[in-house]
Amino acid sequence: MSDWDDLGDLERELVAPEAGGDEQQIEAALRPKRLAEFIGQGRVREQLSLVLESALRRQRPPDHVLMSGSPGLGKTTLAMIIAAELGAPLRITSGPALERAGDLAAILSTLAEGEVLFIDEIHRMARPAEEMLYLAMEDFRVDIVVGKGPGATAIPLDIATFTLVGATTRAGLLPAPLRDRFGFTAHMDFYEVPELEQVLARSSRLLGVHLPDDAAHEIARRSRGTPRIANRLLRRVRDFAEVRADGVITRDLAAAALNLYEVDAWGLDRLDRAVLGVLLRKFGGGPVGLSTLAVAVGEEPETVEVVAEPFLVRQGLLARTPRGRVATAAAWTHLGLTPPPDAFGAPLFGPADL
Ligand SMILES: Nc1ncnc2c1ncn2[C@@H]1O[C@H](COP(=O)(O)OP(=O)(O)OP(=O)(O)O)[C@@H](O)[C@H]1O
Repeated sequence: MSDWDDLGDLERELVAPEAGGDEQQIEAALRPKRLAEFIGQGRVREQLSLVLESALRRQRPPDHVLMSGSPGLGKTTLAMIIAAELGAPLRITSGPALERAGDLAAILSTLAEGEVLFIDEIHRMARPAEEMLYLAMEDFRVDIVVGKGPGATAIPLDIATFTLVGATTRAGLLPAPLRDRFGFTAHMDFYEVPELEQVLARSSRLLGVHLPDDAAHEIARRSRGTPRIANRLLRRVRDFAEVRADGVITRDLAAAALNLYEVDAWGLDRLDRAVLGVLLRKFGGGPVGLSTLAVAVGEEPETVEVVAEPFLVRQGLLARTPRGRVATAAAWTHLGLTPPPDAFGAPLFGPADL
């Protein structure tokens, strides 16, 4: 199937009156629907297509799938694609919604045979629900506890054979018994610039926007390796072009629009620069602990750790060391600051998740 086979449907979704300017609806309409349309993540795509193909041949649901990676890299999209490729229904929930075992039992006990259950942010599921999931994943059974205290009894209930697709931005937080029950783990990496150019070419076509190659390159290289950001920046560039240039997008116009939205030439946004700025200006380049850094930029530690840091590490601007977060020489250069003379005197330890 070619990338554009379902273009007609998508275009209809995009121009439908209810789509209007609603960003979330546009984002949903831009999602690739089949594996062949999914751009980048070559290894994950190939591994997954084998898992799905062999399940289809055996006419059995595939192994449970765990996807890990930064926000916006396509985990939800892939979960939807898994269900579509299997021709199976999809149920979507998230870790924080599964506070009690009963929340999960209600879902598990009503799954259809072969259904795909997607649990986003699976690392945030409450403990009792997690324990119920172990049994469901392995034996397709749940124990419903009736009564309280010493008189309580567990009634086993068989459930449909299903495939769990879990997504997490923090694979390290998953307890080993849960991690081990997934037959296939997909590590989603940041996208390369040429891959993001393809994402942008596809999205601009769907949005009916003419995007020259050099403008696509300018947006792609500033998209933090993330398709969701590439699509969002494309919409901002389109708005800018409509208001200031009769809708005509050029490379210079894209650059001007992105500067206006405070996305710099490396793709760093305001939070990224705040983290680096504080690290350099307030803490002399570190080392400094995550929570101190987070308080200094006025964000939750998890936001700094999950949203800003992975990209800063990937760009070689920040290192996670056993002593804390440390700015690299490139960070000083990027912000146009001069490091103190002893900044790189002490050896850096290898990157570590603290
Ligand atoms: N490989 C891809 N090819 C084309 N577009 C993509 C791809 N991956 C993601 N996208 C686009 O990026 C957007 C975000 O993807 P998605 O919601 O699947 O990310 P996510 O990893 O689940 O993020 P989060 O964890 O924040 O929910 C989607 O609207 C989709 O259009």
